[in-house]
Amino acid sequence: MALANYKNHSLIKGSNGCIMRLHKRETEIVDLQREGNMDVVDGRLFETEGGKGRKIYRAFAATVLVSVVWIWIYRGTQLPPVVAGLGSWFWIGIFAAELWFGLYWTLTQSVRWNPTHRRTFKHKLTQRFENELPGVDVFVCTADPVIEPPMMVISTVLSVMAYDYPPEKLSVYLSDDGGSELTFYALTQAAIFSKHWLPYCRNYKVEPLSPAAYFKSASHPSDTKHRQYFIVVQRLFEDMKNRIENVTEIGRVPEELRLEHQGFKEWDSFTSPRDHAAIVQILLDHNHDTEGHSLPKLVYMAREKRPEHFHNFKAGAMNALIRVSSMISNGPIILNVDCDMYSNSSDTIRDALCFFLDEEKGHEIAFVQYPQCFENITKNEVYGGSLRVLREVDFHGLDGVGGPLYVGTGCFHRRAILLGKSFGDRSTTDWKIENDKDGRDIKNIESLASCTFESDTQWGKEIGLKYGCPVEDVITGLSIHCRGWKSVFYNPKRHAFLGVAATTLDQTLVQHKRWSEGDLMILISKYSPAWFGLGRVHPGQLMGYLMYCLWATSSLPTVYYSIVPSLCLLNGVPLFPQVSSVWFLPYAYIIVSISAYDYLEFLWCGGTTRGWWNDRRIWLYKRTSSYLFALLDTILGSDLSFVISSKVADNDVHERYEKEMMEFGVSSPLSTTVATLSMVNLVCFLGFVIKSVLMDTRTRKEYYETMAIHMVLCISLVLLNVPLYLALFVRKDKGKIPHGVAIKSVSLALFISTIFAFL
Ligand SMILES: O=c1ccn([C@@H]2O[C@H](COP(=O)(O)OP(=O)(O)O[C@H]3O[C@H](CO)[C@@H](O)[C@H](O)[C@H]3O)[C@@H](O)[C@H]2O)c(=O)[nH]1
Ligand SMILES: [Mn+2]
Repeated sequence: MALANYKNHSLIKGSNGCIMRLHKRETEIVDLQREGNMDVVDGRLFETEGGKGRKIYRAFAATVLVSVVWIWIYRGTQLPPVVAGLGSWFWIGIFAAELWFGLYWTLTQSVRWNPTHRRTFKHKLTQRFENELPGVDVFVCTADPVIEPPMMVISTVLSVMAYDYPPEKLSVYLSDDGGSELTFYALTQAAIFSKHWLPYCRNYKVEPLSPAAYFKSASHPSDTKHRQYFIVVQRLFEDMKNRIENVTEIGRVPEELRLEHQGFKEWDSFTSPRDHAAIVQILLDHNHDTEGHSLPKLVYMAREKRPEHFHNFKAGAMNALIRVSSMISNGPIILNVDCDMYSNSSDTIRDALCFFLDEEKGHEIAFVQYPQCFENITKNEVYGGSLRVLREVDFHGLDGVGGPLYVGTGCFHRRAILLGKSFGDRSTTDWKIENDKDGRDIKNIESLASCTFESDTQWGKEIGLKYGCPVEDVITGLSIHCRGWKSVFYNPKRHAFLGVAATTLDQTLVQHKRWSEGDLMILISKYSPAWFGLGRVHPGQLMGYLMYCLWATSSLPTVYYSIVPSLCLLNGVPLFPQVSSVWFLPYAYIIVSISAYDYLEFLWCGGTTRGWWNDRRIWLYKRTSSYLFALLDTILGSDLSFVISSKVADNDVHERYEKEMMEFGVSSPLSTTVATLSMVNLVCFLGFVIKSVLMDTRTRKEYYETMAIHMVLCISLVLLNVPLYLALFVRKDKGKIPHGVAIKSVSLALFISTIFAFL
């Protein structure tokens, strides 16, 4: 293969003798191409495609925009009908809310303007780079053996060990922020079981790669040899599962089992999960499976924890992993998954590499984000947990304007970029930093996971994942985008990762509070898309970031819009144009077309009609509680916290989840707020019914005419809240709204509406 420089371009002769001109690119990639027997003629390792129906969508968006502006003009030019008194304040409030909604809607267009889809060509990757594939380090994070059971954690670990990828180039690290010997015990068992599981996956190409998920759904294979193998591996799996679950149940590792692995000695001096020294144990290193093939490296790490040192949650764990792994495998590509997100497809690493190794675009790509998908989503997703629209719309849209956010799990990064390498900086070559240090000193490595290692360094600031924000993922991704890199969203048909979605309302609301609070903190941080991102990232991407960063602030207009029109219905103060007015038209158009569009989009994303209705409810609940509390907490400057989502549920909670009954159960300020607001609407609705019954026909007609939009809003809210009223007044099971919350919300709602009636 001949290579000559021609000004800024390289002439590369492909294996079939054809000469192509290639753009100037990073030298290391050219080197790689020279070494990997490349065929330049159709060199691309991936393909990008625009979404269909973009023109139609844009035309539709234009009509909505016209209506939005029309409404603004209405508010700007028409005097409030109730010129004196509080009525005009309500009118101004509504105007402010409508201004907000219009502007926010404009932001959401950024992710609908240019949807982008990707396709990879793995066979070309194999042809060209099979002997040159980079080392890949997989980081799995866990933090609590009770709500993240060790059995679940090691199923995830085993699933990422079983990728279709050269095992000598694959290393798996488990970070255990719970510092739990139960998790460590489970990992030692996983190391043993992997010797059977990996060859089984390799020989029979089974999927999913998580043994727990596989054996849950797989039936006995028909092929005799396969069946025998299946039975053996299944028995080994069940035995391991029993051993691990026994240990988790008694909550400690019995003495005789501790003798099986010298690593348990580390727990001799252990005081508590919040106060212990760093532990690093290499469980597999140059080991072989039952068929003599290499196994990936397997490493356990519990970073040092001391009460006087703040540990920075997952970001702290990731940064310790980056350092520890650099001394063990130092793979130039890092995959990060949460402990519940097991690998569901063996192709995932190779797919991701098609982006990084692509000769034309690969050098600009910092990370490849896969969607978050969940194993436990019920058909009509009561808590909107599938994040369907985010996955099928938002992220494809972002991919067209510079790339998706980093969302913490299912994401491949280039190590060098996580370490702070800026775009265009060629000082370190991405692919050649691999080094496999033998004879390493484990105490040395442990010192990299100590509390003090980061003092007076740039870790958490310019190096590694960023600290100080409960969405370390989003802020880190943003800072990477701001340095000029792009990211890629890859959403293959077969879900690459499957995790556990929240199974109660409270969990859902708490999780969204953390996310929206974190995103708001980004807005007011140094990395704010509003000022730092300006001019650094694509304007569409900037709008996309703003869309999430403004979640928390969107709570105020939503709360306002979901109660004030209803209350005004009660005392007959009109805030909207009446049916006969031309100003009524844009409202009617927006209400009808936006609801219809939203519904169709949800169906198009694979959802059901009920699922959409549920999604609307949870949309409202998140905005009026999680986001509101996130906003208040940020304003009041509360301490940084990270409430870990539980990945297990009690049997009866789980049963109700499967039946799609909303789980209230616990009493919390979040659920009290949700219940109060829905009660306000019920009271207003009842008041409205009584009022209209008492009216004579002519007055009633007039009342309906002037209050039409109020009625639509109030009735929709009441219908949306039906499951909540049932949980409040009818249900008898443990998932119903607890008495305390019921009493508080009903009395608050009565209080608010009474005050209002007398205003
Ligand atoms: O101190 C901590 C807290 C959490 N975790 C791990 O972080 C992951 C995510 O925590 P989880 O409670 O499951 O939060 P989610 O809201 O489901 O996580 C999403 O949002 C987080 C940011 O809020 C990201 O860190 C996650 O990667 C992303 O999947 C889990 O594996 C935890 O074990 C730690 O390692 N240390
Ligand atoms: Mn999670």
